[in-house]
Amino acid sequence: MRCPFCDNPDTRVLDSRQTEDGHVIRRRRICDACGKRFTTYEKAEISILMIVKKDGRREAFDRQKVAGGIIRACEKRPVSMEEINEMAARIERKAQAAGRSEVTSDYIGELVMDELRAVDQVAYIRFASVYRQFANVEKFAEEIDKLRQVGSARARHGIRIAIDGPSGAGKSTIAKRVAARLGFDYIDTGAMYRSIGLKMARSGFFGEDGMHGGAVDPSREIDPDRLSSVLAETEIDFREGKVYLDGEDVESEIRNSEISKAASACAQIGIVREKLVDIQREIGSRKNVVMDGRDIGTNVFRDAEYKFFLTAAPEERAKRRFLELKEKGQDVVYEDILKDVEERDYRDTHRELNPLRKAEDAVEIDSTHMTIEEVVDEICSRVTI
Ligand SMILES: Nc1ncnc2c1ncn2[C@@H]1O[C@H](COP(=O)(O)OP(=O)(O)O)[C@@H](O)[C@H]1O
Ligand SMILES: Nc1ccn([C@H]2C[C@H](O)[C@@H](COP(=O)(O)OP(=O)(O)O)O2)c(=O)n1
Repeated sequence: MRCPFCDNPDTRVLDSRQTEDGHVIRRRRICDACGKRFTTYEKAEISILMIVKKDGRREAFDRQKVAGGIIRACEKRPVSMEEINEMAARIERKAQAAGRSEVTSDYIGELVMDELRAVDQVAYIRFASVYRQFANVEKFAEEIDKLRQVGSARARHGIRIAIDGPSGAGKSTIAKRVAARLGFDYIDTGAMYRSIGLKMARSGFFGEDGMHGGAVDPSREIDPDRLSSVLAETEIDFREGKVYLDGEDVESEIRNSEISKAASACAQIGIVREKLVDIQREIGSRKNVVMDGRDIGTNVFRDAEYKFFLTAAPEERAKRRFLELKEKGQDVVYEDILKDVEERDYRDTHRELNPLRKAEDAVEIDSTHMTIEEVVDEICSRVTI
């Protein structure tokens, strides 16, 4: 590389180091002709990310601008330039990880708030007051109350975000992304019912001919003592986003329509629900979680810090499931899936035990005409951590 001082065509690398968690290589160089030293940075070139502003104008993402906003919010606060640069770098990576060629300036604003909230709450309030255009002191008080409330929840047990809704509304897709963005654990309670469904099927509870369409009331046919002893020796846990049944990774085996029916049927059995709700509460008592299911906001965590009820029209949900299964190479018919979705909606909302319903204090989001990213943005914009 040419020397920037004397224009000598060659310079030497003295030292190479990784920075920004290995996303950038920093090199110290020396020019043997003039003896001056300088630093260069090497990073992957990713196509330019465009920012759509509130007035509809577009401009290229500029990390310096993001850092500038953070510097203003952090004036006279104990936040170093190194921390500020790291925040700006993380924001750029998160915005690029969304995989889109353009994102809104609002989305960048939310990412800045997520970073500031974790680093310095005074800087966070300053930034929020400008970005969310607080009109009066009440808005400041409200935001500070939220910080306090969530701070004490964090100290007591962790923050719990509950996402309930019918099949195919996008709960697991959205919950996974919200958890990744906030750095929370994602707990898929449907996968727990599916795992029990699999265990019951393997243990012969549903008979030779399978699930009887899944429409029967299984509690009438199932020997409760035998089920109790099977449940007593059943272990379910999550590791790196995958569900384990008695130590076996069953993540792929539980994602088919037969196990969907088994899960929906066993979710009607009291002792199954008791066991799973105990495990869910225990997990939520020791870490920050995003938990999705049918009864999280109404039963498992009635006092969850945040509750969302995610819905979409049945036809849209069936279309999503159809595309998903087809992509996986399964031979599926749209009409069958729609029928399955409607039947499961009926069973989930009409069962006696903890039926699917919106908690009174849950925020309802209809995702029929929303993209995945829009739903994630909507949820994250309401969450203070
Ligand atoms: N807003 C959305 N727009 C388009 N597709 C979506 C949306 N939300 C989810 N999907 C897709 O719909 C399918 C079902 O979503 P999933 O998260 O499994 O729903 P749930 O957990 O509520 O049953 C997945 O293939 C997912 O990628
Ligand atoms: N908290 C929960 C989670 C799932 N269930 C039941 C309801 C569903 O029919 C099955 C499977 O749930 P899952 O969320 O995996 O199903 P979908 O992905 O929405 O099709 O379990 C429940 O009763 N309570």
